Amino acid sequence: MTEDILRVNRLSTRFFTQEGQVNAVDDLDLRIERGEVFGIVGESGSGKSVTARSIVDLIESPGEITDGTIRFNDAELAAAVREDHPGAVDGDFVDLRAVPERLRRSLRGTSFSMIFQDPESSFNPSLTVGEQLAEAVEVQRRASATPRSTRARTKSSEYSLGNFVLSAMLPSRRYVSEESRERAIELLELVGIPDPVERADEYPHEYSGGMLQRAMIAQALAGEPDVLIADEPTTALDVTIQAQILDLLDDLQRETGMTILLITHNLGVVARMCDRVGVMYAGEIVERGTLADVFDDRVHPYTEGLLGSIPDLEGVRGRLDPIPGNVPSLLDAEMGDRCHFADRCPKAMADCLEHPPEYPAAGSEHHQARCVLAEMEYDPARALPEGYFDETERPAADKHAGPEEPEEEPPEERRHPPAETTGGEHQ
Ligand SMILES: Nc1ncnc2c1ncn2[C@@H]1O[C@H](COP(=O)(O)OP(=O)(O)OP(=O)(O)O)[C@@H](O)[C@H]1O
Ligand code: NI
Repeated sequence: MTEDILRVNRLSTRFFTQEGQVNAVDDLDLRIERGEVFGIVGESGSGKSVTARSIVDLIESPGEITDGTIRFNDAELAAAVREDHPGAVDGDFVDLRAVPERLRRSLRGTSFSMIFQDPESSFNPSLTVGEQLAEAVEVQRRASATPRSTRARTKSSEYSLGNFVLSAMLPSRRYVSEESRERAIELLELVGIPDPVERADEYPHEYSGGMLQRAMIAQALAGEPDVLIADEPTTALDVTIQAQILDLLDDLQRETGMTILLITHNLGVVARMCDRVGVMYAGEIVERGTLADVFDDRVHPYTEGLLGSIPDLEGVRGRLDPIPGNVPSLLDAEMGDRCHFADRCPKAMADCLEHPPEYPAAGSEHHQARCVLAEMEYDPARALPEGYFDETERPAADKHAGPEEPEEEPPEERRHPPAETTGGEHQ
């Protein structure tokens, strides 16, 4: 029997920038079951990281969660906050947006942990890896020893997500206790670091990229989190190491039963790791379902396009064939009320000029697609005229889009030069 551990409803996260309002995440629903690996996949700039950061309350100015609920299933937490914040509690679910920030942040490390693409940012260069892991263990231990209601007053939140404040907060170079040192070594062993006793005394710069990635995973596991959010955890690594880290996450998930939200732009990684997947485009989930739904019964031409660009995880090819066209602008003023993919879509029809809802799709009960093709066959007679969006909208020039290159041959469809689809920067 499965139950939901996390329910995100109608989440909107905006950035209020000089250029205008950026709709990075728009009206997004997400339901994650306890113990599953849920993937979010999409091109650079589609809103994957902002979704993840919204869940763990890591959106900073000029960003803001403007709408929605983020409900976390935790009976103990629900019992602890019911009295003071009755409106935040629904059964065993607590709406994290409706409780005080301090309480929300106290869940970091124990309820949620996050790992990132670049492990360097999670470690203080002037402390040994072992000391930092021990510190994380110690903080989580103190947090767990404190009842939920007062947990918010501990400092757990300041450690558990890696780099945050860690550097500023560790004046001592010594282990807090022998116990936490032993646990740190155990954690290093758990994530497959050879000679953990010796490696514990080394500094982050003495670790290779893959080893430091393992150490970051160890740090994230120090508080035995219920949900691990992994944001492109292997993107910066070479393919062999990538495969090893994915195996490690897979093993850890099996052993601990933790839930993983895995963010990637690589459908090969999704195929290898996930139970269910949401395909993101322009701040929305445009198709979702089980792996079979999305790989075999896909409806959305964007999913199709991503599938056409799967890099071979193990292989030499390892290159994405970008989907033709520009990465969409997420500026509110430029988004328009249509299917956001229509200007790149080989099957765009007149029907796509209205913003589609999520339709149930042909696969499992989990399968949904935000595309009219879930409801109707493609009808060439309804196709939009060539160049339709060139005339009616100015091109969605975006920081993510590469420089414009001249087209070599006349396009068969409305096609723009390829946009960069990999290697986007994380903030
Ligand atoms: N600090 C910020 N200020 C302004 N806009 C931002 C900021 N952070 C993110 N955005 C906007 O939110 C959009 C979504 O960004 P996000 O980082 O979630 O993309 P992503 O899908 O994770 O891409 P990538 O694969 O490159 O990591 C971006 O296109 C960007 O326009
Ligand atoms: Ni990202």
